[in-house]
Amino acid sequence: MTSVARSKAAAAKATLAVRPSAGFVSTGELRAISERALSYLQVGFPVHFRGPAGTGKTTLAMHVAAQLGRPVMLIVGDEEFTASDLIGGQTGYSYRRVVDRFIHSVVKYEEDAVQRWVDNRLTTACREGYTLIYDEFTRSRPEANNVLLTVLEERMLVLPTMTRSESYIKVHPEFRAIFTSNPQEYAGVHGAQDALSDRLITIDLNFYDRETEAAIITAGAGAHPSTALAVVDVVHALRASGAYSQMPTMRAALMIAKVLTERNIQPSADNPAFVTLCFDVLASKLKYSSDREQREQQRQLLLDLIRRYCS
Ligand SMILES: Nc1ncnc2c1ncn2[C@@H]1O[C@H](COP(=O)(O)OP(=O)(O)OP(=O)(O)O)[C@@H](O)[C@H]1O
Repeated sequence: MTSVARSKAAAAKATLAVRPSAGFVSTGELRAISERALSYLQVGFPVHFRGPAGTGKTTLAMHVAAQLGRPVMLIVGDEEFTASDLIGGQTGYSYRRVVDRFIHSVVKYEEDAVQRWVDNRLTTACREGYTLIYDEFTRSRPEANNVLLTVLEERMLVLPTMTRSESYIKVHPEFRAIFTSNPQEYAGVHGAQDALSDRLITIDLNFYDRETEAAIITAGAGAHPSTALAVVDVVHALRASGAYSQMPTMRAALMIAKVLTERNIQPSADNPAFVTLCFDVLASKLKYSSDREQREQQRQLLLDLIRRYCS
């Protein structure tokens, strides 16, 4: 197999198979956001979904990418990333040895070793015209992401010349990029450099409305719609109370609804199993206090919310 064929085979293995609306819940609010994002991508602009944890950014990115109909290349931001983690680098050598016996009594050997370059995900996506989803891209240090600037603007991927025959790749016309990130105040999140943010159309996401979240919980947990609504109401009320140090998100509601459904637990404030489950999932998100009385007050608040929405 030639090195180009090997590289294409590796590229195909690295892509994600995503299908439109495979389990994706779409309501009015979400449909409008998806359509806007898709239209910007089709014109050629990269889109950036930014919002708190658990607001559905990655799921939305996958859904929009699936509608573009191109293979998807996923990269997840990482503090340790350098540019080569995005574009590729040297991995080992390929050796060539020539034995010359032109004069039968003389054997002449020629050996040379050529460093072998292997494309990484960004290079493959640029070369093959894939849709890149760069999830949590601000968890990578800004300098690692600089390589994206010419990709998004001049549609050229500049490669380190000392390592390859070509010094840059012309980005495939069908290449598109979708970014997601948490707001900067999150731990481990860097501020995106202005030059990169300036190249993106950023759509800020927040938590969906009650009906959308309940529809997501119904689909994701296989829960009865009334169970999903009761659980979403408790999580929304805790979120509205502000009595948390870690924001309760859709994931908390999905956990509670999935356990209820799989273990056939009735979502009632009179059911100790249900109350215990809610405390196990939600109490750890409450503001920590060393004061015993304050902790008791917070537990009472959570119990009141459960009684208000699940009695
Ligand atoms: N529209 C949707 N349809 C179905 N499930 C969804 C939808 N949006 C979000 N979810 C579910 O909600 C959960 C959180 O979604 P997701 O992981 O996309 O959030 P996120 O904003 O990327 O979170 P984080 O910032 O923590 O990575 C996941 O379990 C996901 O399956």
